[in-house]
Amino acid sequence: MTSRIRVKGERPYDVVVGAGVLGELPGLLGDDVRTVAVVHPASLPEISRPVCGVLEAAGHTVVALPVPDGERAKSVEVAAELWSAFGRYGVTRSDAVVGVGGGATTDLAGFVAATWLRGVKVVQVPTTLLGMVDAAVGGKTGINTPEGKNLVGMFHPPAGVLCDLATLVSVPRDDYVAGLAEIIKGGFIADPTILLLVEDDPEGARVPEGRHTRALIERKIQIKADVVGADLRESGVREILNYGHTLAHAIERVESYHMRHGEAVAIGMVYAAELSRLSGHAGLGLVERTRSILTSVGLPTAYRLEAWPELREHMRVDKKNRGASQRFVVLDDIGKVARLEDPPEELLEAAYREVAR
Ligand SMILES: NC(=O)c1ccc[n+]([C@@H]2O[C@H](COP(=O)([O-])OP(=O)(O)OC[C@H]3O[C@@H](n4cnc5c(N)ncnc54)[C@H](O)[C@@H]3O)[C@@H](O)[C@H]2O)c1
Ligand SMILES: O=C(O)C(=O)C[C@@H](O)[C@H](O)[C@H](O)COP(=O)(O)O
Ligand SMILES: [Zn+2]
Repeated sequence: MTSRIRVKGERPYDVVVGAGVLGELPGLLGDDVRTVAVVHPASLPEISRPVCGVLEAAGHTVVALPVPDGERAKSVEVAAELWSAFGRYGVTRSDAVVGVGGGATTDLAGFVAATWLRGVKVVQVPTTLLGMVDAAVGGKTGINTPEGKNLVGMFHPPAGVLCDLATLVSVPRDDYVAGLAEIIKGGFIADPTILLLVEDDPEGARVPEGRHTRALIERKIQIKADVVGADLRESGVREILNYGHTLAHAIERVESYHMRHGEAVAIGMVYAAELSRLSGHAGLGLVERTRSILTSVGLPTAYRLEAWPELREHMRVDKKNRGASQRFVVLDDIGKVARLEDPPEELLEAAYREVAR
């Protein structure tokens, strides 16, 4: 069965979900495109080759552009290599980029598409759980800099997103489970049914063939589609998708991006829940449920106590900040998102002590 989730906005597009749906790719690209630059991790030839094959069979001139694996691709150096390649191969405004891989690859592919010739079409083909339910949908593209995570980027919505569930079978277990963090985030901010489905079968949630896998994926994509369809540029409601990310990005920076994004988000959500509780927004129940659901699927919930001063410095560089004002996404309850502005330092530290215990 193939499903289509519509993302509204200035240029609406579909997220196509199904097993063995690669044949839908030419349709998502449209008729006007001649050359297609396929950006993919060098380590995944068995996944990028069929993508290139489908495009060639549809009559496109295909340029396969391998990039480093995972987060190492999200650098200005790799972006510059791709811009050079686009120049060499003559990628024009009527051509397109296809990003194939995990969220790191689709973030990079989206970014180079957004910046090349001031914006060419991109279609995303996410091949990890996290890429499907979060990174490839919504048009946030970007790279990391020494100062922090995703600090350089553009809002550049794709022309389509193709989630071939068949690709999930080869995703390493820890990477798959990391994607669950973003699904669980969706449960806390907007759709409590997600939490019930994970709690009903935590073991099943950890594998692509789980009883509720398809529902979890589609529900999370639907949340993302609804939110970014209403607020592409994060001037309001989109901030809810950043729940847990203030600490998460700081941890990733401290770990020099060697910790998986989803794992950092899991710890970040415990911090956000503790911040919600200690600031009087939410009750103890939120914190307990956060810890228990994350633990049940094997995600981390704690980080080193002594890292706090360094983490605190990195948290100051966050896109939600406005001038000297530091802003956090917290919960009043499950599905009820609130903002916390300039909380006292003692509160921020007290919440962290709970995470470090
Ligand atoms: N733009 C957004 O809105 C958004 C949202 C969430 C996360 N992100 C970003 O996404 C990134 C994390 O994405 P991720 O968790 O997919 O990590 P990732 O892209 O690093 O992929 C994880 C690993 O899985 C491998 N892989 C990918 N597909 C595979 C497959 N089908 N079979 C076997 N191996 C496969 C990759 O090569 C990599 O080694 C972070 O950079 C994060 O900042 C962006
Ligand atoms: O789509 C969004 O908006 C999100 O915040 C989703 C996050 O899961 C994602 O990690 C995003 O890349 C973080 O964005 P950033 O603006 O904080 O870098
Ligand atoms: Zn995220």
